[in-house]
Amino acid sequence: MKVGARHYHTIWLNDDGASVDIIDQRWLPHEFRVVTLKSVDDVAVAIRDMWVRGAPLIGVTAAYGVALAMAADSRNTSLDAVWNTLHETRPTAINLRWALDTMRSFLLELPESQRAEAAYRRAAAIADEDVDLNRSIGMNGLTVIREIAARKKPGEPVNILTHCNAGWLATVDYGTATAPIYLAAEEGIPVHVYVDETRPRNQGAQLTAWELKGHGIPHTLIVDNAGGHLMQHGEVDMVIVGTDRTTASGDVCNKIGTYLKALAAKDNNVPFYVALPSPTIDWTVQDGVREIPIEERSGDEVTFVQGRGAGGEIASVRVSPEGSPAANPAFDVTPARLITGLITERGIAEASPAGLKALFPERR
Ligand SMILES: CSC[C@H]1O[C@H](OP(=O)(O)O)[C@H](O)[C@@H]1O
Repeated sequence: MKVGARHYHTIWLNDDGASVDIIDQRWLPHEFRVVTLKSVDDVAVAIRDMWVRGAPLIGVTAAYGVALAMAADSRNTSLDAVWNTLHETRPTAINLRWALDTMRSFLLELPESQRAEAAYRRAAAIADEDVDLNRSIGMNGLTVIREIAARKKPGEPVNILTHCNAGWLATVDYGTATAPIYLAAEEGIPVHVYVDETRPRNQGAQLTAWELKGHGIPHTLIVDNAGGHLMQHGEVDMVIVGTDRTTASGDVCNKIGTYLKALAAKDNNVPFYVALPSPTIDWTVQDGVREIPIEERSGDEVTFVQGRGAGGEIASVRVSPEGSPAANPAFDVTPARLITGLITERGIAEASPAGLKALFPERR
């Protein structure tokens, strides 16, 4: 998407046909930095330390990690080693395992001599597919925004609340939750987005606000705990979020705090939508609360906050007493009963086994 006058994806293969460039999202919104990944270890650090983040982008980055591994050593042992190395970087987003499994099963069918080139081709195809999936999600989500806009007074914006960053920075392009927003704006539908800051990593404040500002989308940054209040006062027409793993029964695992937004939405009859590409569906899991592994990240992400100082330097400052322990579960699970609809590339599904199988009959 647009960064100034230039169009970017979040990840791309360099002209050397081997190394991969990414936008290092740790420094946004203050600095736009591009870094080059040249090895599996580079990819592992980039995923684990959230240089790149967001379920679809994690999957694409891992796919290129497999290609880097094959370029160095295309034996089966190398394929298994890169699978293990990257799989353990972050446990919750299913796209990581999906991409690793997809790459490994594809490459095992090939002779070692063909694997490196084929791996780069397949990783690029997964990246391109992500863009297409997100564009389709945008078109399907746009129908919901159009329906709400039709009930508003002329010129009145559709007020949308989103949590964390499920924008183009969480994918290769377009985003999932933001795709319908970008398409609505392109169609001239007035929209306004309430952006949850999304503690502790502040993906909303640092990434979603930066994205929306870059595209001229009206938005208001709010603290995570303000969403329920705004819904009580009729300020929110719909909620749309992303997901890191959605179960076959329609439960949604997403950034910590999503569940609380869904409870507030239910209590105030605000439609609560989840946007997702089908690789984010884990068809092997039914009960999200009991079965989805929730990443526990460092307490330092809670006790320190990063920002830009008066002198322009980017720094982290402590916000709690020395020695006060912090818990940092990075995700929670929203039960299907709280979800109005799952916006996929094939259409909008009811959050239920039947709803998902209706859109994905091959999964019956
Ligand atoms: C389109 S998936 C975006 C999803 O990923 C984020 O998690 P993280 O930033 O920790 O990778 C968050 O849960 C978003 O909703």
